[in-house]
Amino acid sequence: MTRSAQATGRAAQAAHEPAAGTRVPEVAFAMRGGHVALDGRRVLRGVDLRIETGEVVAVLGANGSGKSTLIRTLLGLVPLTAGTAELFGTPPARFRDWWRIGYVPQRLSVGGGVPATVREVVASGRVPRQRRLRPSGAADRAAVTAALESVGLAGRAGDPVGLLSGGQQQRVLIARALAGEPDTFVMDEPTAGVDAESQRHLAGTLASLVRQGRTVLLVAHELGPLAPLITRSIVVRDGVVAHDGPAQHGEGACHPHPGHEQERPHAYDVSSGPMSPGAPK
Ligand SMILES: Nc1ncnc2c1ncn2[C@@H]1O[C@H](COP(=O)(O)OP(=O)(O)OP(=O)(O)O)[C@@H](O)[C@H]1O
Repeated sequence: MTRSAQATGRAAQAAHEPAAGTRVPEVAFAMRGGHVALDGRRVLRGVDLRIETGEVVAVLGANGSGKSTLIRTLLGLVPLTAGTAELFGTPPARFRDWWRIGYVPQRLSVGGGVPATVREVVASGRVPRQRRLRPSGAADRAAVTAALESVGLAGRAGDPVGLLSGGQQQRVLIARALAGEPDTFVMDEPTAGVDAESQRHLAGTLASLVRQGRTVLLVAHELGPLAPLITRSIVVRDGVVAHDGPAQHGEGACHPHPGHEQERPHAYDVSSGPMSPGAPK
């Protein structure tokens, strides 16, 4: 190869290389031809999906369409009956970097009969970051405190979690995910049963995490104040991806995709985001 061809090649390569300090997106979640059957019922049917780091993706759809099953399968919590799935390029069964993922499950009873305090449940979010048998250190305690503050539950830290209301328990689960300081959040209806003020607070917390480049994959029926954060929406209908594309913001775009069936009235319109004068106080 001539020197000028080498120089041209280097210039072309440089044009494709990210500037210093720019993060190269990774594929956080991938599914190819994903099928899931539960109790003989076909719940997911041929799902193809690829979500890169830094995306903020909403999974939408009617009750029973397969949204929770989709994200649980991406996390390896539900086995595929056909097809493949990968977490950061690794099949979920072989994935080990669980500290990277903060999962907020749907309406879990966090009390579960275990007499744990709010702080203890939130502190369990640090476990994937801790080395075996290492006592929690100052960084762990600071992360737990910050997570409790960001969901407005610092004042309830010592209370048995079972004494909290459903919406407060949901906020405990969000705090548990935040405490692990993951780079990827997977949230199954994080705002279900959570009051409007706490929803706006969560939107603010997620907005700052998104600005830092964190990845968010969330299931939602009503996006409410989270809507302006969403960059892409995936609509699941009867186990198949019926729509996958950029989120639409603005007037009448409470659901990022207009094809999504609205089953309940929304708390307020997206066009009046959390900072707008139209948002409830
Ligand atoms: N463990 C299970 N065994 C059998 N069927 C299941 C199981 N989990 C879910 N299903 C069925 O799979 C379908 C999809 O359920 P999934 O929870 O994924 O829906 P969804 O879209 O998240 O619904 P929702 O909006 O109500 O939370 C439903 O018909 C449900 O009954």
